[in-house]
Amino acid sequence: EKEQIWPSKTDLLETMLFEQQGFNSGNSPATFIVPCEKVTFGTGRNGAAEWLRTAYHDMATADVENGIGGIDASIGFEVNRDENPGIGFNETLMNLAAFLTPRSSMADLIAMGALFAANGCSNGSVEIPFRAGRVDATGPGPTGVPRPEQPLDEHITSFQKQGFTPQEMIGLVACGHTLGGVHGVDFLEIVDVVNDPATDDNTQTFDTTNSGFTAFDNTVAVQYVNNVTQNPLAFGHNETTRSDGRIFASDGGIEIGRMATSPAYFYKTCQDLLERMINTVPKGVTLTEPLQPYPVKPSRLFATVNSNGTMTLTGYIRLIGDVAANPNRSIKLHIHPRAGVTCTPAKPCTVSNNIPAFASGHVMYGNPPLTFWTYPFTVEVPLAQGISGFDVEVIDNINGVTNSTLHTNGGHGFPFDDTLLTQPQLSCTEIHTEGLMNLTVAIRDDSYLSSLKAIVHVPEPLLSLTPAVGSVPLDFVKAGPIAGSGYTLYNASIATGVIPQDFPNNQAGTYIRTYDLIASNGTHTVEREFNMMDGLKSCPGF
Ligand code: HEM
Repeated sequence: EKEQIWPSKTDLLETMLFEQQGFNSGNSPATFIVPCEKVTFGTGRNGAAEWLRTAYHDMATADVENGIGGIDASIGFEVNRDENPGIGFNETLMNLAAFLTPRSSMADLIAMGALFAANGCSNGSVEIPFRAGRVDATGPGPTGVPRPEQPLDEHITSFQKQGFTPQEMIGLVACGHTLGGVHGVDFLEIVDVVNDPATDDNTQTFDTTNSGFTAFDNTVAVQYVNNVTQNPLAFGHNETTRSDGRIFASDGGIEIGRMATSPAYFYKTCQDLLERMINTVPKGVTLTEPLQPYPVKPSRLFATVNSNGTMTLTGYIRLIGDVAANPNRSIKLHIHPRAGVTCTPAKPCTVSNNIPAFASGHVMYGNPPLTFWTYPFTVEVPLAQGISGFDVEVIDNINGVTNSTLHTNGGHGFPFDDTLLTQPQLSCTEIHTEGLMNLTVAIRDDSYLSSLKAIVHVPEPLLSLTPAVGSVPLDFVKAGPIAGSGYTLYNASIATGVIPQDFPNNQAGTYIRTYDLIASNGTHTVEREFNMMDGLKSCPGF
């Protein structure tokens, strides 16, 4: 198998997909709904169900033959259509907007949200590979989401347009309607409203298993087949809106019977059909290969330039590990000096001390689920040596026998460029009072770069519930040299607001802000793209 080379433009999505719980999970939307229903959305509301339904309604208007529509976040422009009733779409999009960046489109987030819902509510039984690269629409798409009052032949035609056969329609509907239910407040004609609609959605669930690890299971099929179903779209008092009933019976009950008989068949069918659902994209959009977890992944890398002739490289190395910390495992960093410097036995290049594990994160995704251990490091490097990258040595000491593996990222080391360096101790960030970000960046003098600017990316409003990724330019001012270091500091400051667009309901209360650094002179430009706020100090509160 080809070694996955770090870094890649999908690294943030990789983090979101795999680092779902525990250390570093703050950057993953999984924190909302994994394990199933982690965040309470209100009586009669189910976050995982809302996220899955949002993905389906985004895709349901696709015309695959003509390459139109699919998962493209056009749902953000369509929430007021009467084929999209309920606040589930608004809620989903507001949750996900907190994770929108130039490298995580809303369409990719919607797709990943559906994956989390199926995976996190099935205890990992539904494991959909995740491909990245969906592109957000800039306006509404066609109409055509199936409605419960439509006759069967219209549903068959509609699913065929979406790329699914009549048999697959049965499967996909059962896979969707294993979570959540029909909300009386939105479908008065289907479910009676008996409790106060201000505090209760009066939801009639599709089956009796609706929370925890068995929410996404074949009970919806079992109960339908056994005629004990509470599914309002199968046996509701309103015969016109019994679309599930007509669909499940459309082949004489064969497919829904198979799903009821075999949990394994149910999971496999849902895995395949939901994968096709989230990978339905408009013509011209190409998805990546499925994301794989890096065996070794650096993050939050900073080099702080000191005034004593050294720089301090800090960061984290993530390894795949056992559930329990392995006290016999440590790592060492082997620093590659910047080109031009040779390391000799008399003047060796820097190797860190042994670094022990620090914190774990884990995943519901994957069977068995993955766990990670993270190793935070601090290494002093002489400025004369500089840094162009590093190798990671993993050392296991078992019963006195040392076993060591050197990870070289495909032979070239994990790259680190010490030309443009954000100084974490001189920079700060906050997104809770006014969205302040102060950046201090050191530029290496022998790069002869004389000006620095940043492009700061924050979500910005569109005529949609899906924001666009904004690009705010920011110029730096030269602050002066760090004595004797060969580096000069530049400063800039920006306030990007607390929650862009004043999302009334952004339940994350936060957003991910990234910035690109662009330094130049008359003849050349050096860029350091997609820097995150993680690892910067927080700005003093007010
Ligand atoms: C003929 C096709 C379909 C029809 C007519 C239909 C209709 C409905 C209706 C009327 C509701 C209640 C919504 C509410 O009260 O907010 C609902 C809920 C839901 N649907 Fe469908 N649906 C169809 C297919 C699908 C498919 C293919 C999926 C996903 C694969 C899906 C996923 C869901 C989910 C997860 C919910 C629960 C939402 C919640 O509890 O908040 N549906 N559907």
